[in-house]
Formats: sequence, C-alpha cells, structure tokens
Amino acid sequence: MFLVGLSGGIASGKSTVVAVLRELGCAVIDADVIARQVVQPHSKAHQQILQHFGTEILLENGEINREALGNIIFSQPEKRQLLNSITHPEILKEMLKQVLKYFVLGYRYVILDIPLLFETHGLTRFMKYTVLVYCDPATQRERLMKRSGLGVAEAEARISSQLPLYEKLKWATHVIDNCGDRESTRRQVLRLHAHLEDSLDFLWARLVVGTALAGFGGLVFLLIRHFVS
Ligand SMILES: CC(C)(COP(=O)(O)OP(=O)(O)OC[C@H]1O[C@@H](n2cnc3c(N)ncnc32)[C@H](O)[C@@H]1O)[C@@H](O)C(=O)NCCC(=O)NCCS
Ligand SMILES: Nc1ncnc2c1ncn2[C@@H]1O[C@H](COP(=O)(O)OP(=O)(O)OP(=O)(O)O)[C@@H](O)[C@H]1O
Repeated sequence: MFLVGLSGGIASGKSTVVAVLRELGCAVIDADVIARQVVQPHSKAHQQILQHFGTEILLENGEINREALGNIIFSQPEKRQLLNSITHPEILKEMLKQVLKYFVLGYRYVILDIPLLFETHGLTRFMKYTVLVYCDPATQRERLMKRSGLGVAEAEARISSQLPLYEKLKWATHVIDNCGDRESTRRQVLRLHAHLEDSLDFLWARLVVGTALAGFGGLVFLLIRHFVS
C-alpha cells in the first residue's frame, strides 16, 4: 500500500479535485473534516482550546465558533501556532487510524488531503507522491472571497498564513493546474488517476519479478549443491 499526499492553498481547489477522485472510487482522507471532528465538545483538543482562547470562542451550544477562532488565528501567527500545536497531533492520530482502516479494507493506495502538507515538517517523506492543486494568486484570492464572503484584506491574511503556492510547486511530484475551468481540471485528475493505477501495476510487476527471481536463484543454488556434493 502507498500514500499520496494532496495539498494546495486555501481555496485552490483541493475539494474540487477530491470530489473527482472519490467519484473514481479512490479512498480519500480529508484533514479539514478530521480537524472538525477532533475539536468536538468534551474532546482533549476542545478543552485545550478553551483553556488558551477563552469562552469567547464558543457558540451557545458549546461548539467552537469557527469564524471567531479563524479571525484570531489568521491575523495572529503566534495564536495560529498555538492552535496548530493543539490540533495537529490529534489530526495525525486520527488520520493514521483511517489509513489503517483502508489498509484492512484492502485499498492499495490512500489519498491524504492535507492543506498544510508542505508546511508540516517531515510529513511528505511518508508519501510516495505529492500532488499540488495549484492556481494563480489572483484566481485563488477571487475564489476565496467569492466562497467565503471575505474582504480583500482578510482573504490576503488567510492566503499568506500558508506557504505561497509557487513555493509548493518546487516540492510536489505532480501538479493539477486549477486556474482554468472545471473540465480542464477534471481531465488532469483522470490522468493522475490513471498514473496511480499504473504505478500499482508497476508495484505488482516488481513483486512478481522479484519473487520469480528469488525462486530461480533458490533453484540454481539447490542444483549446484546437488551436483557439487
Ligand atoms: C481556524 C479554523 C477554526 C477555521 O475554520 P473554518 O471552518 O473557517 O475553515 P476550514 O477548517 O474549513 O479550513 C479552510 C482552510 O483554511 C486553511 N487553514 C485551516 N487551518 C489553518 C492553519 N492553522 N494554518 C493555515 N491555514 C489553515 C486550510 O487551507 C483549510 O483548507 C479551522 O480551520 C481550524 O481549526 N484550523 C486548525 C486546524 C488545522 O490546521 N486545519 C488544517 C488541516 S491540517
Ligand atoms: N476550476 C474552477 N473554476 C471555477 N471555480 C472553481 C474551480 N475550482 C474550484 N472552484 C471554486 O473555488 C472555491 C474553492 O474550491 P475548493 O473548495 O475546491 O478549494 P479548497 O482548496 O478545497 O478550499 P479550502 O482548502 O479552503 O477548503 C469553491 O467555491 C469552488 O466551487
């Protein structure tokens, strides 16, 4: 089994790409979804967030007020680091559990949608491939503002809380260019999917050839031993 890390920037189109991969039957783990689960009331992370950020970031029902917390962490880097240090270990633990679940279910590769994949030290080394969902800064900002109703300054603050996408281009093994229309993105995702499936065949081929060579070597060894003794 191998892991594929999928990343991008805020509103660069990760969910759009993931929707196509899921449609094709891929196993995908979404870090943003897990990030919501691990801060549910009574969880360890919920308690820690409350302790450090105070009751003003709670809704009446006790859940985290995501808008309020977002406003804090996207404008104050040290608070962002604090929130990351609370949530990231819990998110990673849950991701690992889900990887194991897919392994037991017999999936041969799992795609991990992790917005901060390239920002999180050492994470890419567990990935056979890393896929960057790219779009240019102007398109990214425009889509983010349209989706979230944020103003220019707030959108810029969120974008600059992450490594610029052009930096991430250097680290990715595969790039999906999502600057164009959805159809163009879909075509690129189909190509990526074909590549992942091919690379599985390649793994199987290596396993079969390796086993055959080992068997042949063993046979030669037995024959030599038989004739020499
Ligand atoms: C700040 C929070 C409450 C805002 O919630 P909200 O519902 O508005 O946004 P959502 O969770 O859908 O995230 C949207 C996007 O914001 C970006 N983002 C989220 N958290 C961070 C962060 N700590 N640093 C930089 N970018 C981030 C990602 O690109 C993400 O895809 C929430 O994002 C959060 O709890 N973040 C900390 C956990 C985290 O790092 N999540 C990212 C996945 S590892
Ligand atoms: N090729 C495209 N053409 C037009 N709009 C797009 C395209 N791709 C994505 N969008 C829109 O841009 C916004 C961001 O896309 P999406 O939610 O897929 O990004 P994301 O990277 O998952 O965002 P986040 O990490 O912030 O949740 C959405 O409103 C989506 O509908």
